Amino acid sequence: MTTVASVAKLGFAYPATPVLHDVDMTVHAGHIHALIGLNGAGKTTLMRAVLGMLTPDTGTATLFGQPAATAPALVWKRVGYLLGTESTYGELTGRENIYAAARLHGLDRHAARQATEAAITEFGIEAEAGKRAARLSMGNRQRVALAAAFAHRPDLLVLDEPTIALDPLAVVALRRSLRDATHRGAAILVSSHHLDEVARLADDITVIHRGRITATLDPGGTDLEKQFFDLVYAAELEDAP
Ligand SMILES: Nc1ncnc2c1ncn2[C@@H]1O[C@H](COP(=O)(O)OP(=O)(O)OP(=O)(O)O)[C@@H](O)[C@H]1O
Repeated sequence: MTTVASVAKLGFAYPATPVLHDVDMTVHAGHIHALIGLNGAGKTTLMRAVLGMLTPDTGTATLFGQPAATAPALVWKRVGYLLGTESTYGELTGRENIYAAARLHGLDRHAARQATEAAITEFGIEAEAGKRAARLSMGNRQRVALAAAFAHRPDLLVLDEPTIALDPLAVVALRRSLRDATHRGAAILVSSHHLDEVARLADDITVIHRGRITATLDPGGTDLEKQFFDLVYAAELEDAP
């Protein structure tokens, strides 16, 4: 298995708020790696660490074999991500958002135009693509942001709760896009609260609780929800005074 992104012994605290403790995680090429945990467990923070957006206090984060915090442009061209809900420029149309993302990831004008139209079709946003992002519904803005993350066909996608505002049709389309991406060898790190979706899609599952990795679960295992809550309960008992 080829490692695309990894963190080792990673620790991180916001001022006065310790968040991540001794985290080890590896994301492999061709795999969908789901990160699950309760609200505030540290999923987004860990994804930001994977993307080199914050400097770990201890340990390391590595992207394509290079330290994430100092990775060169060549590495970033291979990465697409969606973090948080405000991932579009409101003044730009959907199409312009996707084109800008493709250009920023190194595609020339011609390739970026082609990639933009292909992503618009892939995410079914033909009717929305000409409108300013600020005027789109939350779900359609999210579809534009997803199209922008996928357009340059990255080798690593980091997606923080990508289905949060999507309707069931869009969820099905995203599922197909995720699978297509892994079939061409991309690695995907995705956080989700939808355990049934995770069980259906993920190749690897990491559970994070209060900033610690408590387990890796088998997606083929029975009743992911029960496994998850048993783990959380056990971790709570361990932490209890
Ligand atoms: N910018 C920040 N400054 C200070 N503390 C922060 C900041 N961002 C997050 N935190 C804290 O870090 C902890 C982990 O937050 P994080 O957003 O990583 O959790 P999460 O697992 O993604 O949660 P959710 O499922 O609710 O999105 C929380 O206690 C949160 O309050």
